[in-house]
Amino acid sequence: MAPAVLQLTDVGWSVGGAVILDGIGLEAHEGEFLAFIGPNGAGKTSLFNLISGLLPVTRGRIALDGRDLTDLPPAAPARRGLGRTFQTSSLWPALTVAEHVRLAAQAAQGGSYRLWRRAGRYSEQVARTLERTHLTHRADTLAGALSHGEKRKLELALLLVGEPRVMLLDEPMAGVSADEVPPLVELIRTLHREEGRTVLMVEHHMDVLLGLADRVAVLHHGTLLALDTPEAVMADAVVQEAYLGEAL
Ligand SMILES: Nc1ncnc2c1ncn2[C@@H]1O[C@H](COP(=O)(O)OP(=O)(O)OP(=O)(O)O)[C@@H](O)[C@H]1O
Repeated sequence: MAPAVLQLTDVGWSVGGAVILDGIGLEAHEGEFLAFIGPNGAGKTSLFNLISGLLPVTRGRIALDGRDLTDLPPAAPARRGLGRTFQTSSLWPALTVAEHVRLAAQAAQGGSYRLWRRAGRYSEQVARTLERTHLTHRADTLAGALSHGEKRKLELALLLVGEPRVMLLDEPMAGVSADEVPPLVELIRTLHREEGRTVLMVEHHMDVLLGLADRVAVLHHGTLLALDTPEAVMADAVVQEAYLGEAL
């Protein structure tokens, strides 16, 4: 089996006396696609916040490539190739698609955020990134005028500029219309299978994960209820009960 990129050992997170996550233990392996599902409020985004170093664990240990995150500065996960997207869109409506990617390229190379300076220096990288995310025809479109699916692609483009080894995608299909889901799934599949990236993805719909995820972790009330293949998770009676008969 491929080596573990991420190791979570008895991870817990409490805030204001409330235990949000408790006793989470799992490993993600190099090149694996690990999905996270669970009812609203189960703790999926909180877990991503811990893994990406945005919040410190209040119990247990998270190791990236064998190094404990608590021993590393907050920016260390990103420097070690871990990148994430967020559940809600964080684009600037009045900037074009190409301008977004150029700013991300500047930031990835440690440059300052200046749209008007030395734009040409990044043009090849911008063009390549737009091509990879099928956004070339939208390069000069303002982000505010994009469809939800295109906004999600742009968010992936901004992530890809940093060439992350491990990608944490928090509900990349949220708000996307049904006809835009298949191309987005295909793009994520390419980033995983063809480019060999390790992917951790929060997703509410199991049908999206079939044929995409290697394993699915089910969170419920802040605990890990199940961790198995998508097919086994769908057939798990305990998981079905956690969803109270809702379609997975
Ligand atoms: N900073 C915080 N302070 C207090 N409670 C919080 C904080 N962050 C998250 N929570 C609570 O932790 C629980 C888990 O939230 P989280 O957003 O991680 O769940 P989720 O599984 O991602 O939900 P959803 O599917 O709705 O996005 C919720 O009850 C939420 O209200």
